[in-house]
Amino acid sequence: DPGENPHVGSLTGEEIAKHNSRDSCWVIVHNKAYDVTEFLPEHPGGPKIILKYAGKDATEEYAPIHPPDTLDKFLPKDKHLGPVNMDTVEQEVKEESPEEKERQERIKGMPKLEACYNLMDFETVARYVMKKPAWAYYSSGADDEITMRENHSAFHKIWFRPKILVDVENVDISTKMLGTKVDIPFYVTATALGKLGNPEGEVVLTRGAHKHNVIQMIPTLASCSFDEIVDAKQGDQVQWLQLYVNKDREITKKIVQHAEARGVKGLFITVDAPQLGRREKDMRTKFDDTGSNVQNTGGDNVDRSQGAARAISSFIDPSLSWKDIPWFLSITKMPILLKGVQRVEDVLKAIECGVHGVVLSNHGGRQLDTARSGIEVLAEVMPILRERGLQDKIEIYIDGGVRRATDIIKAMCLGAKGVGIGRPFLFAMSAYGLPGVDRAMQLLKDEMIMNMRLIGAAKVEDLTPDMLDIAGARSHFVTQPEDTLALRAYDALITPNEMLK
Ligand SMILES: Cc1cc2c(cc1C)[n+](S(=O)(=O)[O-])c1c(=O)[nH]c(=O)nc-1n2C[C@H](O)[C@H](O)[C@H](O)COP(=O)(O)O
Repeated sequence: DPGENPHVGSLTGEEIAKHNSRDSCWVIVHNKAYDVTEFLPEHPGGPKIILKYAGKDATEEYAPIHPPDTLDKFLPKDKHLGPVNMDTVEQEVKEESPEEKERQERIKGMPKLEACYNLMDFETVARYVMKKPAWAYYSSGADDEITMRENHSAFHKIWFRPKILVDVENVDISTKMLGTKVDIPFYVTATALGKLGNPEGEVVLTRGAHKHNVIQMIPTLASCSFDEIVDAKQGDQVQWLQLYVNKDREITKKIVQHAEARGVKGLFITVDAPQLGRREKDMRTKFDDTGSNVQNTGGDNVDRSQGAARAISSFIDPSLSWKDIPWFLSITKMPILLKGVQRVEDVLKAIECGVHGVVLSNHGGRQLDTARSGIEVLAEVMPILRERGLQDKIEIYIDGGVRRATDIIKAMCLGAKGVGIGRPFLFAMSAYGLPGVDRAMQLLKDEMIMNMRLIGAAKVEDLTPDMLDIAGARSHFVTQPEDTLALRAYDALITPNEMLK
């Protein structure tokens, strides 16, 4: 009687363990068994990572990369074998590796949250307490990471021309983005695989965004399912969706219309990633993980040349082009913005084809290396839009390397509606969870109020181009004081032999 024995009808670990090969491969995920034999050659991450768990419980490896509803969505129902009596499953006793032991020691000695005074502090702490693959995935940029560094240092080439004797007793740092009132002109930008850094994943950012009344951009490649992230919002909290366009447009149409139905208030189509960039820190840590075998789905000569990035992005459509924009405008009423625009000619095209905005961005330096920073492109774009009377035709955002409120203020002075921030909130979440995200956002609010006072602006509308000297904005290699904060967090400081570990 099932009432007495709850495991009646459940599969046992012993039965599942018999299906542990390429010819018959069963795995356990979240206490249920699945026959993935036929799926092996189709797995974007290659078959090897699945075969590593053939006949076993794969949940721990599976959860950070795949939203919980992935198997329900993509594995045919007849391959769902049903519940497993987990008492009968031999749990592998994983010997804690020496690296993991060292990491646990570092976590014990990590700085208190109150010791973090700026967004770079979170990066410094995260580097020492995060698991290597997670740190590598979040911190990596493409190729030589020149653009990733330029994103941050570009702000140091723009100088303030502050006004004095302006009444700044009451400073209002709030603004509107796509019609939504927000406390401060930044949003949490889309960054994939939130559970690599924190077991709860992107919903931690949802909670932080709610607390500080800022907008969260939900990533297509989130670890949490889209619905989990939307369900985690509170009250009239606003979210946007970042979209990687699928080669199968029916899948994309379903995602977009479901997002609209769930109340998402903006669609940001990522246009700078027809293929994901080559992020060597990510690839390096994947070297000991068969999961990166994304190139050849058969042989054992694993080509580990793409890391986690490629494994999760093979569906992205490289044929996406301007001719597709009318279709997007026809399938949704949400405002549509292009994320990853990098030159004024494309901003003018975006206006022509009727989208509602752009994000001037190089994907955090994770795509085309030696692409210009968002703030530099903004300095190019806005004067031309003003010349043509187009500056109010669309909303312009930038992202990349924003680490201080002064970076936000520089973007606002040039004419941006706001900025996206990525890594800092990932590192804050990975090192300290929600309290870390909360503190990071509060630090930015405190800095913003102080710096608005010091520049002589009582509200964001008072931030104008004449408050900046952008003469240096276009110089790319100039001798600059060493950016010690960024360098301390930067991996380049580890010695070569550590690099090859
Ligand atoms: C840090 C990071 C950024 C990612 C990101 C993942 C991470 C870990 N991922 S990625 O896996 O494809 O590269 C995305 C993504 O899913 N979609 C996207 O549009 N931008 C993605 N971005 C870029 C992001 O939206 C911002 O453009 C970038 O993070 C801004 O730079 P900062 O991190 O310096 O703030």
